Amino acid sequence: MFNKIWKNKEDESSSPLVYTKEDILQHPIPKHVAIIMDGNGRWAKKRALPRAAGHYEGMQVVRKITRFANELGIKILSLYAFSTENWKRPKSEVEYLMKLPEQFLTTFLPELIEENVNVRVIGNTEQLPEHTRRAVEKAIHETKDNTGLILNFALNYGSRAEITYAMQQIAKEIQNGRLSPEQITEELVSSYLMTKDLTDPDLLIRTSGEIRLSNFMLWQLAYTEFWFTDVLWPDFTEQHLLEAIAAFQKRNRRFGGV
Ligand SMILES: Cc1cc(N2CCCCCC2)n2ncc(-c3ccc(F)cc3)c2n1
Repeated sequence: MFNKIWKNKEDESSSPLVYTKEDILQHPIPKHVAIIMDGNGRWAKKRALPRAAGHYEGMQVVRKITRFANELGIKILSLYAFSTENWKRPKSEVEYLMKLPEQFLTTFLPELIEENVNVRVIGNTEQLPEHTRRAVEKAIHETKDNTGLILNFALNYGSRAEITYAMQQIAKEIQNGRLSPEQITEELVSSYLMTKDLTDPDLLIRTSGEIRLSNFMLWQLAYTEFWFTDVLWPDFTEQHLLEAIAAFQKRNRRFGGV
């Protein structure tokens, strides 16, 4: 029963409702959807494949869900692609992961441009390999004037590092007299974060059954609706996105009010 409250649990006993795009478009669509794309290694392990196969399959789902999110009229799609903690993985896996941005963009950037998608990245890109950083910077530049879906990749991103850096910057401004402590408001703090040009996520989706934030957008998720599912990211489909949005639409959102 508890699981039923916290997350969508796809198993033999549950017979999930089928939602259509038309159903979902009857009600307000979340402006900003954030996704922790988990379960790629487990997907591969279940098939006795190398972990890289799960990451590769997961990348195909990124393209599919990006296209569908744009179709639905979602304005911002934030995807947790690589966390500051992921450097602890085996060297070979990190090297493979650091090639995926380039592979994704080489294959899909023309389609993203065609679909008016605006590619953004949050995270410490200075620490990325040169080839990864170059590919990402090229995509950001080539899509900077696009006005459609903002596709925001969190790459070498960690929320605590982001907040700590913001505090350091604010402290320097106070030290040099450009800011006073009284001027530190929630809005000011938000303006020092990497997401300063984005509205906070309205809906957070996390796949693979884990129920935690893993150092993702800790400040920005203060009023976000969470939707957890046991589905592994490589198995995530448009229908799962529709289910998550339907759940979002059913909840009364009060932002702390009554
Ligand atoms: C490190 C990494 C891993 C990665 N995975 C595929 C999706 C599942 C999660 C882990 C593996 N994907 N998928 C797309 C990107 C990407 C990142 C930046 C960018 F500008 C364009 C594409 C990516 N980056």
